[in-house]
Amino acid sequence: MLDLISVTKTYNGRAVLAALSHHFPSGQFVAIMGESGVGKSTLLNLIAGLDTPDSGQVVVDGTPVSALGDDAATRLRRSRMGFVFQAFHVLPHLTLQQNVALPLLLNGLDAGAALRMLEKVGLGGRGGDFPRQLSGGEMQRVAIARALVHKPALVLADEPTGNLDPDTAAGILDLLRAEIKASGAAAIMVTHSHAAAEKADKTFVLTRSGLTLASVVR
Ligand SMILES: Nc1ncnc2c1ncn2[C@@H]1O[C@H](COP(=O)(O)OP(=O)(O)OP(=O)(O)O)[C@@H](O)[C@H]1O
Repeated sequence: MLDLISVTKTYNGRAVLAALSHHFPSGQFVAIMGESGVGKSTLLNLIAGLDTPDSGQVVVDGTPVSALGDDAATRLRRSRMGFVFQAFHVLPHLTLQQNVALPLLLNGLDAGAALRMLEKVGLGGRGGDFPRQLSGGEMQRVAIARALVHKPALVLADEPTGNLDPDTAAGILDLLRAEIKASGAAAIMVTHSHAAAEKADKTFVLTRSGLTLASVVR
């Protein structure tokens, strides 16, 4: 589903990612851990096409993202990817239903799936509420609903349960996992939390020498 082919990214003369190659298959939920500053967010941004590698290729579903222009990269991101990122946070002036419907409308799809998705994440009946009326855990459930509602082939999550208490975090990750498994998407979650990583199928550690398999849970 996703291939990294000798991806290199350098900042200020320092190679953050050096000739990184990896294959991420559909249907697999992968966690990526690693020391602060090692390049995990950089990697997610490159995969999302929000940044471009200095050399090498990011290939999503056979399409080299890095070779696309801005408009085509945006279209690919909208249609094939779902994000649980801080930067893609729930929009405060839209209701929950409108927030979750956004990816559907942007892709010309029927917005009806938004309410069904809210029900799936345990927020049925709250579609008319605004984000300020939600707890942190509920907000993350909305973010997950919005990331998955258009059935993306690739789900990218950056610390999806960063600010949540352990029980709420576990519930959110179970939900994320269930939805990913039901849709068959490939999913990559960057996290510092070992408890979060245990919800993934496999955990890799990113170091200067690349991605190393740390554990296989399932
Ligand atoms: N736009 C940028 N300009 C210059 N340097 C950058 C830029 N973005 C990232 N870096 C540098 O690249 C390195 C990797 O950063 P990145 O945010 O990917 O790390 P990370 O593994 O996600 O860290 P953390 O776990 O702390 O979030 C850091 O040294 C950072 O300072």
